[in-house]
Amino acid sequence: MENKRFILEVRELTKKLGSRTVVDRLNLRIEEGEIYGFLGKNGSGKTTTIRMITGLVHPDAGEVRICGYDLKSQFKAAISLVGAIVETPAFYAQLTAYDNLKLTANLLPGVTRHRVEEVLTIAGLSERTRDKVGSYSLGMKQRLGIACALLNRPKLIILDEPTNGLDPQGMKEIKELIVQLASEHGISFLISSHLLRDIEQICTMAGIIRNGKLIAECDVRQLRASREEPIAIAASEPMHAIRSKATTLEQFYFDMTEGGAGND
Ligand SMILES: Nc1ncnc2c1ncn2[C@@H]1O[C@H](COP(=O)(O)OP(=O)(O)OP(=O)(O)O)[C@@H](O)[C@H]1O
Repeated sequence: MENKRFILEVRELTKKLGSRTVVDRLNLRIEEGEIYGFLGKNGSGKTTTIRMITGLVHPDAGEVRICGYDLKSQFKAAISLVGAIVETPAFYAQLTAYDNLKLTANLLPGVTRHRVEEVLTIAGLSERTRDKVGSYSLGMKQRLGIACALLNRPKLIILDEPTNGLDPQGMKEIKELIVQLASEHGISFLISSHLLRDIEQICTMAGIIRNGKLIAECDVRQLRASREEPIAIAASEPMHAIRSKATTLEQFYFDMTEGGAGND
């Protein structure tokens, strides 16, 4: 098994929809415990990329490896290491949080009752496990979604707009949970979001996709650590590596998407 040190490795991933190349030879790597912000305008190809990484859409070309397992030829091994939440997770409102997760756990080999209790505790829901999900706030439902994704001990969790529609307290709790899971449990995250300030607070890296291509990456730790220094960019082909004078992720994003970088 090669490339074991990367939790996610995407190589030259390509998808055409109709006559349009929606994802265009996209390369992406995520290390253990990394929180990767996946940024881009509406229609830039984020969701299509995520759908390919989660096995919902077949790529036309390229490959996806999860902990070294090839998603195409070793699908079961690869996908068992991924937990994904795309939009608001769906649960039965009339059932308790515990019963909802137990239903999912029954479908997963080797996931015990104890693990159900454990993930509810990790998600900060231990006081409310016997309450009906219908009584949960949106923030609690999002955390329950993450608890559900944790059931089979994934190495990678993919979240599509996880803080969308949450109030400030709900946002804070989700962000804290993501950071805790990455630092204490070594789980890597790929997070698609338009909320650049939230991404800047929690991510270790951010990548910008434009017209289906990854046009730039930003080391967000470095950005946070030194507001004075221009941040380093590891740009992918065909763009040459450049340096930005941006001191915030928002500024960097606009430099890359509105400025010269990556323009066709
Ligand atoms: N089934 C389809 N047939 C043709 N084009 C499609 C299809 N699905 C999506 N597209 C187009 O592919 C492009 C990329 O869509 P995608 O949903 O991946 O973008 P996105 O970056 O996730 O956008 P958003 O931020 O709005 O969710 C868009 O221009 C979209 O209109």
